[in-house]
Amino acid sequence: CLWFELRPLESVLRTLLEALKARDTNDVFGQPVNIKEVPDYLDIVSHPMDLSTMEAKLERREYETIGAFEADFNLMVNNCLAYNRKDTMFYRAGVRMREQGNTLIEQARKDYPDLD
Ligand SMILES: CC(=O)c1c[nH]c2ccccc12
Repeated sequence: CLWFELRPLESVLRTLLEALKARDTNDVFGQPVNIKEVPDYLDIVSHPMDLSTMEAKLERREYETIGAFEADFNLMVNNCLAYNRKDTMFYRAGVRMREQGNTLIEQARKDYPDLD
């Protein structure tokens, strides 16, 4: 439709974001880590990131390329792998999200090279 043609990047990133949310089956990445519940989180993670924050940035058109969106995705995953111990569900969810997200983002790059 017209909307997609006028703002192809926004449309591709929205589709990507929905696919990432669908894979976050334990809802580990859906919202910012609650600092009240996790008081030492900011001792380890200097730039928190999560899927709801990425969605807000998308709506505000803060991503100019697929690469910029990917940078926040990588930040979100690397924060998770830095904070959580390897023997936790959260850490495993981070590894799985990294694998599945990279596949989705690389495919979007191939399908829409002019948006990167
Ligand atoms: C994404 C992530 O690291 C977390 C998501 N929910 C959490 C709850 C406690 C500690 C870490 C987390």
